[in-house]
Amino acid sequence: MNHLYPVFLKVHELNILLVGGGNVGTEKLEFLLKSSPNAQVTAVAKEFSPSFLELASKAETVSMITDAYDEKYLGAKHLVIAATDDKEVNKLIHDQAKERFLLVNVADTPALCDFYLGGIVTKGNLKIAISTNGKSPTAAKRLRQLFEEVLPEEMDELLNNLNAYRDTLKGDFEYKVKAMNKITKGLVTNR
Ligand SMILES: C[C@@]1(CC(=O)O)C2=NC(=C\c3[nH]c(c(CCC(=O)O)c3CC(=O)O)Cc3[nH]c(c(CC(=O)O)c3CCC(=O)O)/C=C3\N/C(=C\2)[C@@H](CCC(=O)O)[C@]3(C)CC(=O)O)/[C@H]1CCC(=O)O
Ligand SMILES: NC(=O)c1ccc[n+]([C@@H]2O[C@H](COP(=O)([O-])OP(=O)(O)OC[C@H]3O[C@@H](n4cnc5c(N)ncnc54)[C@H](O)[C@@H]3O)[C@@H](O)[C@H]2O)c1
Repeated sequence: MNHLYPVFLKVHELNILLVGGGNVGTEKLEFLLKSSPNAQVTAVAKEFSPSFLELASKAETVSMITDAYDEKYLGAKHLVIAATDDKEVNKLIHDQAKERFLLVNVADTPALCDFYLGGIVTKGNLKIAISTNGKSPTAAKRLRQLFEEVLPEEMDELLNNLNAYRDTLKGDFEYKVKAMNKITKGLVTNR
């Protein structure tokens, strides 16, 4: 069964704790920033890799603390990502985050994740998130690449035009729904 419910988070307004600054920490930060360049991230690691340092130092909203994980770093955070190479530390981060009712992702243990990071396609205002329910991150990556290629660059223009048309509609809710359904019909029929 697939029970996941996707949401689109304003991570520039949420505080994220990322523990671990190695390969996986870098990958998680890279995709987070690619989609959300102003994501508010505090990264804590005993040691940061050169690629993590390079990526994080370019982002104004990412701060780095060179230290071993401690519960105090959970303070004032909304989301937590545990990406150390120490399973026991990752489990401790998970347990202490759950005590505080925080949402937590443990990168090496899907069973301990409250949420997964997905493959993400962005075309202007359009954003599509892809998950395989943790079964194959590589398939999520491939589907992301496929959608990036097939979705036209004009997608954003289309959305902006639809938004402008929507703003011109006078009438009740039912009238607006009908008008928007009519004008977008061609989007889903074969041409
Ligand atoms: C989508 C993406 C987003 C991102 O990272 O932001 C993402 N992983 C990506 C790539 C990727 N990750 C891995 C490979 C190597 C091949 C392989 O092992 O399959 C590749 C491919 C590559 O790098 O080419 C290894 C891996 N990943 C996880 C484990 C642990 C495990 O499964 O037990 C292991 C084994 C570690 C080991 O064996 O040591 C776990 C998770 N990875 C997830 C997300 C979550 C599930 C998403 C879903 O529902 O589909 C989840 C559950 C948790 C989480 O991390 O949130 C990003 C692609 C971004 C893009 O390109 O667009
Ligand atoms: N989810 C995914 O996409 C994915 C992909 C590949 C690997 N993994 C798994 O993720 C884990 C991490 O792998 P990696 O390649 O990033 O390792 P790595 O050795 O490159 O990095 C580990 C990081 O954790 C930090 N660290 C270790 N103990 C710490 C502590 N107590 N407090 C703070 N920081 C601490 C280190 O300083 C380092 O920055 C492994 O278990 C690996 O199997 C997950």
